[in-house]
Amino acid sequence: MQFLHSADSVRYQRMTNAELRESFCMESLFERGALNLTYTDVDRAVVGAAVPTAQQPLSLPTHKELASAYFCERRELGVVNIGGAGVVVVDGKEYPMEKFDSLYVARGSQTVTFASADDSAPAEFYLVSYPAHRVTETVHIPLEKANRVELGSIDGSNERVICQSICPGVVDSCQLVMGITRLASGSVWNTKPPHTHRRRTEVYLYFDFPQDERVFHFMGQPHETRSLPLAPKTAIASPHWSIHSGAGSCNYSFVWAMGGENQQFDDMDHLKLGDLG
Ligand SMILES: O=C[C@H](O)[C@@H](O)CC(=O)C(=O)O
Ligand SMILES: [Zn+2]
Repeated sequence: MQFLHSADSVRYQRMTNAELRESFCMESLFERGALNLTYTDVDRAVVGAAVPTAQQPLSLPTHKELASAYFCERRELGVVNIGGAGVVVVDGKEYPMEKFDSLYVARGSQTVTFASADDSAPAEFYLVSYPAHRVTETVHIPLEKANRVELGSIDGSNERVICQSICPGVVDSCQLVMGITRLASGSVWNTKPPHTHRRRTEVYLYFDFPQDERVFHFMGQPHETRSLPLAPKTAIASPHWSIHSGAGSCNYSFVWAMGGENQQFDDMDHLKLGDLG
């Protein structure tokens, strides 16, 4: 397991882009045949990815720093498949996972394994976990069962669909709120205008765009923003003081995940673009 020590709201202002990247980004999560985890200091989110080959399923391990007999002993886990078809097995129960399907794995689940159906298009499971205070139920959420929110317009270059797959009303989770936002062809802006929410921290994973394109992710306090050009399959952590918004060189998708004080998706402190510095 890797550890991400993010910089504070003063120190980030004096950092180079390479230092910002090292402090906020997770760039090598997706590795064929491997399960990689990063323990962050944003609300103790553990962020990871599992890319099993068709021959070799991968199991979710625990770690000394979790101080638990198994990973989900006191944690909940959200899984979104951004690759080919696969299966997640939780305590012996199989959940087939198409691309864009989500799985909520409840606290108390003892074994979690990830498998791919086809080696030529392996499943790519993106993982976000938070500490969980109570035992709930494991739930599979196909994309069509997610809350669908259409936002933005082609004129604003931000036409997009937000699919809230792990959120109140869909899944009874503890802290985790998670989903997928997909931009329409010709739209490049997410979270426009940007916002903060001191109550929750958030992690974005950008994907579904060509290797040589980039999403310019905007971070920092509203009066002192920075941008980082991100390659596909890069995750970036947003502390509570940071905006989290982006403009791509083409359209793309991203998985967002939040943990913290509440689970109200709409509880945001909205900013105007003119307020940004
Ligand atoms: O707090 C919520 C998150 O920042 C995202 O869900 C926003 C988003 O997907 C978008 O507007 O494009
Ligand atoms: Zn947000």
